[in-house]
Order: sequence, then C-alpha cells, then structure tokens
Amino acid sequence: MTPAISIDGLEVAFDRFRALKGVSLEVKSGESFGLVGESGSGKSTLLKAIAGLVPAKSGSITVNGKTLGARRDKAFYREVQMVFQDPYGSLHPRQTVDRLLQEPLAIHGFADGEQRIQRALDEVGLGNGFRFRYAHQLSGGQRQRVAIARALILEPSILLLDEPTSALDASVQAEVLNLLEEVRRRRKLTFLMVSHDLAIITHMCERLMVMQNGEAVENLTASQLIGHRVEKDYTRNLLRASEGFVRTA
Ligand SMILES: Nc1ncnc2c1ncn2[C@@H]1O[C@H](COP(=O)(O)OP(=O)(O)OP(=O)(O)O)[C@@H](O)[C@H]1O
Repeated sequence: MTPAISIDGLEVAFDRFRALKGVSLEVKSGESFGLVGESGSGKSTLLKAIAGLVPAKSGSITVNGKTLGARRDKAFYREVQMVFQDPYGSLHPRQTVDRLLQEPLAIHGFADGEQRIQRALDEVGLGNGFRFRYAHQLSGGQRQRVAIARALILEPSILLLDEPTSALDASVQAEVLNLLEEVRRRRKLTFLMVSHDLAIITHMCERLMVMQNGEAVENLTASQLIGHRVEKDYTRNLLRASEGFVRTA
C-alpha cells in the first residue's frame, strides 16, 4: 500500500541554523504516528515543512504517492490539513464559525457547502447553535473543535496535528483527544501528531519517532515506549522527565 507520508533526508535551515538535518520517516495510510522530543528538536518544523509553511533545503516529501515540489497546490490542501496548538491564534476572533468554515469551501469552490458545514459541526459535537457565534465567544475547547471542523471540511485524508490539546485544560484535553480519535476511525484518516506529552502520544499513536536537535533518534511502537523498551539514553531521559507518564505506565 502506498504510504500516506514518506520523507527522505529532509533538511530545513533558518539562515545558518539547521533545524532538520536529514530526517526520514514513513507514515502508513490510516496510521496515527507521533513525533516526540524536547523543545526545539524540530517536531513542528517537520509538520510545517510537509504543509509547505517552511521551505525544504533538500530531501523529498511524498504524500499519497505524489512527491511535492516547493509549492503546495489546492489539491494538496484537500488531502492534507493542519491543526495548530493555539486555537486563539489560528482562528480569527471576529469571524463567525460559519464564516470560518465557509472560507476553505469558497477557496476550493465546493457547491455543497451547506451540507459540509452541518456535517462538520455535528461531527465535532458543536451543532448548528454555534454556527453564528464569533470565535471570541467560544471556550478554548470549543475553538479547537471549530479548528478541527475547519480542517475536516475539505475531507482530507491526512491531519497534521501540532500539540492540538496542549493549550487546553486537562478535562477538555481528554474530550478533544477522544473526538480526534473518533474522527480518525470514522473517516479512516492518517494522523501525524506532535506532542511533548508521552502519555498522549502512546494513547493516540501506534508508532512514533523520537527527535533531538533536528535528527531522528529512534523509531518505536507505542507499546515499546510504554514498556520502556527503548534503545537510546535520550529516550530514556525523556521517559524519566515525563513523571506523569511514568506514573501511568
Ligand atoms: N521561523 C524560524 N526562524 C528561525 N528559527 C526557527 C524558526 N522556526 C523554528 N526555528 C528554530 O528551529 C528549531 C526547531 O523548532 P521547532 O519549533 O520545530 O521545535 P519543536 O521540537 O517543535 O519545539 P517545541 O516543542 O518547543 O514546539 C528551534 O531551535 C527553533 O528556534
């Protein structure tokens, strides 16, 4: 089966700083794959490079069998959508939920907007009552549900999730994670998800890659991480630093 995402020797540099130093990765179709590593290890940069938000210096990115060039076309955004950490930053506060959901539909010229908006709102548990509220009138969890609805409205096959719940309270965090998991099952989506929280990654993902200083340290299954069957000291230290994770393991 064609992998959903295949990355080979990806390099990203910001001036002379090498944020990604030849990272390779394969995410199977329908899989949920995690990226972990300390702050600054390059996790977000990897997602942004796939989304075309930062340029690759070298290496290749292939999505659903198509190797990407420097620019992402409309067809790419129908396949791949990104959900960011901060639902306050990623949604315009003075736009209504309806307008936020209409925008991608207008860009992509979909005629069945009404149906898609209803479906997306239902799917994220908001319902029609939220449709004409402004983003600033919503709680953090509700905003993140809108951000997820917006990502789903073009019916992508891949979601890039950058710390999608780390700005939320613990109880809301669990609800949004459960929602994402439900949506993935229902729509048979592929997830590539960044989190600094190892418990979240092992809960949500089947496999993961550990990153440090712009490089891949090791690839593991969630059960290897839960069982502390890791090869590298760096990963062992991450596990140790993640106290909550040790408690629940
Ligand atoms: N636009 C940019 N310009 C310059 N440096 C950048 C830029 N974006 C990221 N970096 C640097 O690249 C490195 C990797 O950043 P990145 O955001 O990918 O890390 P991360 O692993 O996602 O960290 P965190 O968990 O803190 O979000 C960091 O040292 C960061 O300062």
